[in-house]
Amino acid sequence: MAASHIARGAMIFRLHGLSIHPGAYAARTVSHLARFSVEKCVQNAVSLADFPKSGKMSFEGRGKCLKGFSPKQCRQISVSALGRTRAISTEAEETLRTRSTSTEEKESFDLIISRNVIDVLEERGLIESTTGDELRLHCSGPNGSPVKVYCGFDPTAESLHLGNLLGIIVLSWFQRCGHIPVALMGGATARVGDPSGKSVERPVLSDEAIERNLLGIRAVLEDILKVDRGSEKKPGKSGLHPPVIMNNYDWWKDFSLLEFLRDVGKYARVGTMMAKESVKRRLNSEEGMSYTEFTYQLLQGYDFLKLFKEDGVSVQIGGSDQWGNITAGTELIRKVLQQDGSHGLTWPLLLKSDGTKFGKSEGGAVWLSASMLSPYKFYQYLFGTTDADVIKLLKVLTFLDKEEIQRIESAMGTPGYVPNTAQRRLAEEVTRFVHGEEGLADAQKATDALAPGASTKLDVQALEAIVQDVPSCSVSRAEVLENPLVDICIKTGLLASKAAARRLIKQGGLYLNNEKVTDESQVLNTVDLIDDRMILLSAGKKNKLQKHLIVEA
Ligand SMILES: Nc1ncnc2c1ncn2[C@@H]1O[C@H](COP(=O)(O)OP(=O)(O)OP(=O)(O)O)[C@@H](O)[C@H]1O
Ligand SMILES: N[C@@H](Cc1ccc(O)cc1)C(=O)O
Repeated sequence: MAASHIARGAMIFRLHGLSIHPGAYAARTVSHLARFSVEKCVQNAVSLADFPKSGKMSFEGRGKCLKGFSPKQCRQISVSALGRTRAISTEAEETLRTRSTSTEEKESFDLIISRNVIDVLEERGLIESTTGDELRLHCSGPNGSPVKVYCGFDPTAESLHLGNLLGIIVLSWFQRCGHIPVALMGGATARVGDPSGKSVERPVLSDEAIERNLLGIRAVLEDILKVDRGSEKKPGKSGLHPPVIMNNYDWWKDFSLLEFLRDVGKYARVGTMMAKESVKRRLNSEEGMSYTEFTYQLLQGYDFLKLFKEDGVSVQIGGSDQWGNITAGTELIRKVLQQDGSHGLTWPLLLKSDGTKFGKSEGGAVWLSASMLSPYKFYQYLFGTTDADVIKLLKVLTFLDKEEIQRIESAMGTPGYVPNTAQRRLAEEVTRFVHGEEGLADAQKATDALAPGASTKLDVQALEAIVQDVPSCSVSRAEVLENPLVDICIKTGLLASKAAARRLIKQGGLYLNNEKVTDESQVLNTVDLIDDRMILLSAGKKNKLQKHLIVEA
């Protein structure tokens, strides 16, 4: 890693910009970089993972990564590695730099250079705007002290969705670079309704709906941001700061109107408020804007002020539609507290192939909660990404390192490339991040069961596991047994006409229980019924755009 990447005082252990995770995970991460033997990676990873809170063990004996340093320097660096304190001194940093002369020590040095989170986000296309260059500096010192960064989510649905996942991912990048993520649930702001990016006013939500939504999104946030998930990672040893989850209703519920007008309204200039994109757009529309919606930016602005003053949160992040609200916060902090030091960052909105934003208002949301969209469907959605979009999505939605994404991209252009390899990787990585190993395994099992010609034996258990995810219908035995498959396809609504069914069979696109149908006059026999009661009909191209139907007879 070039010296220019070395941020003074930010000596957190990093494996080429990736946070260190215990055990095999880190080993795998580093071995991907092909610079270390797997054995050495395991040693390093284990020594990092096992490093006790007391800071008594030096890396010298275990991971061999800090040869030639005094125990005190090792301890300083080691402790900072786990994010407990950032006690690395300038002197130790300098020593590290000058002493890293041999190849092995150079490699070792790479292991302890932290990446600035802003560089990481920039590299991955996750920055649309920031409030200024000072943010980069702010995230790298002094002495690498962790920054508290917050992202807000209004509980306007029972789950977050794929667009919101970017917020979780950016929080997670901050976390992986040694900072403290704060997820703020907008229990109060959801009662007001953010006009940003909205052409019509949001409907008012009942208190019960907001409570239900809060429970739902808290579960999603806790689940995904949980630091020590997965069998490979032992609890409490990841060295990452655990996320803080808050609800702004906790401070707004006792805030009286008079207090608000005195403590917040007094400092807000109407001209500045009117100049915000979210307001300007609505004022020019026929519908206009309610006073309630107009005040939204001050609520979010005050949240930042409160979190800055009382909780030490100095950075707010959000999608690009949040720019006006975020700057409302930095402006308030400057006016009320007469202080600089608050920062904002936005990322570009994730758009669907038709150019509309991934969201919930627009319909067809890709939910993150398994109870609203099964891991299988979530996986399939990502698997269905086009070749044109897949690399960009690998950059913004996964934590795969840059080199690995580059390798995938280069492979895509070669003759030996197996179609959808990049999509499969994307689906695996994102499903694992959102639904954990178990969710991924469920998604893969269902994918296998539904793959035409799959080796997975289709039995009733396999079908029952996917019945939620696949359209199904019931027909009488008489309607299917001894009937031509072509007729059954129409009766069950799988296909629109006999001609379409025949065409599909000719193209090799119709499957009965995952086996290709080749004979246009094939009839359904008792032996075709799985467990004497179910069949799976599939139509479409292999791997993609499959339409399935489970028929119970
Ligand atoms: N498609 C998207 N791409 C990137 N970020 C998004 C996307 N959709 C929402 N976000 C971000 O997620 C955070 C929470 O957003 P919000 O609650 O407004 O989501 P939403 O579901 O899009 O709302 P709605 O669809 O009702 O407008 C914000 O920072 C917002 O910018
Ligand atoms: N306004 C944000 C949610 C939010 C709420 C309160 C905050 O303090 C910050 C962000 C949104 O709708 O996406």
